Order: sequence, then structure tokens, then C-alpha cells
Amino acid sequence: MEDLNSGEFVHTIFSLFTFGFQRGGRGGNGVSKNQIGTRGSDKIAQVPVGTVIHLVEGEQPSLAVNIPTRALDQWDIPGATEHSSASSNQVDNAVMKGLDGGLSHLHNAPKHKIDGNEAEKGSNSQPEKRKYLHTCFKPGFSNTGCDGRTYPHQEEIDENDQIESEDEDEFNFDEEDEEEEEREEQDVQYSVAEMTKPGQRLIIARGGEGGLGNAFIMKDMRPSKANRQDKIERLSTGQPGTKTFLILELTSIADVGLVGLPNAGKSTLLSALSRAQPEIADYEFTTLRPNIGSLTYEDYFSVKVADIPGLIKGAHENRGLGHAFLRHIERTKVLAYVLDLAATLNGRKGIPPWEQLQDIVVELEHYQEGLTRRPSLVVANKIDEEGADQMYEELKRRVQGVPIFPVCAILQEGVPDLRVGLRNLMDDSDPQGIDLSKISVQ
Ligand SMILES: Nc1nc2c(ncn2[C@@H]2O[C@H](COP(=O)(O)OP(=O)(O)OP(=O)(O)O)[C@@H](O)[C@H]2O)c(=O)[nH]1
Repeated sequence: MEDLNSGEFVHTIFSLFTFGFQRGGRGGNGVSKNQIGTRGSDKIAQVPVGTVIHLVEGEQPSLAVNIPTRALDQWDIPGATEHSSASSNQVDNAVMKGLDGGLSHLHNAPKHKIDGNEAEKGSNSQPEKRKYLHTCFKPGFSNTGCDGRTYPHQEEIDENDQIESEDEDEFNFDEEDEEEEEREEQDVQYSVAEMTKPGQRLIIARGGEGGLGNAFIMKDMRPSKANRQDKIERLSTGQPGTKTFLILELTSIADVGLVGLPNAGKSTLLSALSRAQPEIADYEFTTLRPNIGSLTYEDYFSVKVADIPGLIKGAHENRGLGHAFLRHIERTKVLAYVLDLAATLNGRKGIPPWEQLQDIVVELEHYQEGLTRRPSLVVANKIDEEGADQMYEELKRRVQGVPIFPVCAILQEGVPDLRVGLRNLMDDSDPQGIDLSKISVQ
């Protein structure tokens, strides 16, 4: 006979950047021949390292034993490699939706930091409920607005609300909606856990108890004749699992993303920018991984810069490093477009800098609308090359509405001004993105 205490157990390893709903599976029914209900299969959701978990509804996540696995690290996002199935596309979409970093200011909440198998809890084991009135609490965390999807639990609330008169609903809809949203936001427990290392596991919903077998019921429960059938049915039925609603936020990999066509000089520029703190981490073994450098200012303000390789025309159709490359860009806050002023000089058959810019912007927008509205500047690199000065003047004529910095990354010329420009971009309360209509290629 199986162990009577074991019910179905679902553990979910979380790592999606979106809001998520998970429910533990129902326990199997107990059957005759002394057997209890079966244990359901585990449901596992993988998320990248750097995922912060906010609890909307359900039990506090708890730790599970880590499993050494080919786990995702902070550069990996589920589905980063080729994928064709509908389900993996859904995951990708979910991951893509919320990468605006809209909650980064909320990170002060007590955190249940998961590090290896140990929990590093905040001062309270139950994170305090905080009142944050965020502009939008729908999935996606876009700073610019809600994406229109609703939480399942919100739908339930809406149904209950319909008991009230429809007229009243009509007049009070906005107000009630706002109150409802506010109430929801107040109920969210922020940063209840954070996935910080590959292979970490977190249980976020548990499976229901399995039903008991006949021997247990007959022997231990001794039901009276009158309600015998009732009790047998109740005890042999598997219980439903718990349910949990979570908001999953993927933290940024860097403040600044250097984007540009191959050979534009991004890596060289990264070295030049972070020369004072040359902690350039070369994440080897895969070309999908960006290099990160740290740029520190005199007031100790520090900016992380990522050199993101792999952009080619057609990346949004998954050409080259394709989506994997584009996903990294999502995880940066501001963009520096690195253009090669010398691409067509001295008989080279490259692309003129303004067309390079147009191509990159088109790729980013194809991949995710609005991505190029992020605060941006242009780096006109290789200004040391013969004829590059004229190209730079031409570039300024053809590209409007965004600061352009002439730079020679290899000699570190123009780099101090660029550092200031990046700082301004980070500090600016109303920074501009790139507007495709302000790039003239004719
Ligand atoms: N003349 C000149 N050459 C430069 C400058 N910056 C970079 N280069 C050269 O341009 C080439 C490409 O530089 P990288 O830094 O590897 O360019 P990248 O954009 O990182 O290239 P990918 O890794 O292919 O994306 C190298 O040969 C550099 O030495 C510059 O300011 N002036």
C-alpha cells in the first residue's frame, strides 16, 4: 500500500516575465484494492535568472531542492533558440510583453531572495503589504499603458459586480474600475521571491491530496451506516490543487544597449567607454550573450552598458541571431545606435550610416512596436577615417530629433562627450526615442 500521507504534489519553477496563473493538479481518486490516488505530474515553468516574483493571490512561494540542470541564466530567455510550436510562441510573447521595466522602482519591498537552497528573507517572513499605485497593473508592465488582458481573478470580481444594477454600472464604471484596480494593487505582495541562480526551484502551487483507498476508509474512519456512502465518496475523491496568481518581472541586464550592424565598432566602443572600470564580462560559449561593461561617473553613478551582437537585416524574421538578439535589447533601458561612418568610404561596399540607422530601427519596430521609443542617441563611429567628417555632416542633415556623437572608439576620441550624453539620457525626465519619419535616406 502506498504512503497514505502523500498527495499529488505540483511544483512549478517560475521564470516567466508576465503575470501568471498556476494551479496545482487535482489529486487522483482513491480506488479499491487498498490504493490511494495517484500523484499528478509536475508542472514546470522556466524563467530566466533575474526574475522577480510578485504575489497577487495565493500562497507564499516556498523553496524546493535545486536540481542541477541546463538551466537558463540571465542571458537566456525561454524559447531563445528556434521555436515553432504555438505554445512556445505564447511563452515568447508573454516574455516579450513586459520588458519595459515598469516596476523597477518597486524593488524596495521585502524580498524572499532565493540563493541556492537557502532563503534570505526580509525582516518579516510575510512580506508586508505595500500600497503602490502603479499606472497599470495589467500583464506586461508597459510604462505606456495596459495591454488589455485581464487577470482571471479580475473576471470573477467583475461577474460578482454584475449583481448591481446595470444603470449604476454604466455610470460608475470608470470609478469602480479604478477602485478595483487600486484594491488589486494594494493586495499585491511585491518581490516575494527572486530567482538569482540557474537551477533554482520554487514551488508556487501545490497539487491536491489524493483520495484515500478503501482499506483506510473502512478501517480507520469507521463510518456509521447512515452516512457511510457519503464519507466514502468524499474521502476517495482527489482534492483540487491550490491556485496562485503571480506577476513576474524580468530585471534589466543593462542600462544602455549598444546596437548596430556587425563591424560598426560596438565592442571597441564598449572597451573605450568602460576603460576606467574594465570589468567587461565575456560570457563565452555562446555568441548569443552580450558583453557588459560598467561605466562609473565621478559622483559614483554607475551605468551598465551592454554590447549586443548579432543585428542584421531580417533579424525580426529570426535571421542571424534573430529573436535572441532582439530579446536582449528589450532588457536594456536606453539605446545607443552605433553607426559605421566608414562603411561606404574608400571603395567599401557597406551601407551608408543613415541607412544603417533606418535598418536597425525597422528591425526593432518589426520585432516589437514602440521599442525604438526608448531614450536613444546615435554614435557616429570611425570619425578618424578619411572622408568620415563629410559623412558625419551628411548624417546630421539626414537624421533629426536625436543627439549624434562623433566618436573614434579605437582612439577613444569623443568618448568623454558620449559619456556625458549617456548620463543625460539616463537623467532626462523626457528623453526622446528615434522617429523613423525623421530619417531621410533619399
Ligand atoms: N578606424 C576605426 N576602426 C574602428 C573603430 N572602432 C572600431 N573599429 C574597427 O572596426 C572593426 C569592428 O570592430 P568591433 O568593435 O569588433 O565591431 P562590432 O560592432 O563589435 O562587431 P560585431 O562583433 O561583428 O558586431 C574592428 O576592426 C575595429 O578595430 C574606429 O573608431 N575607427
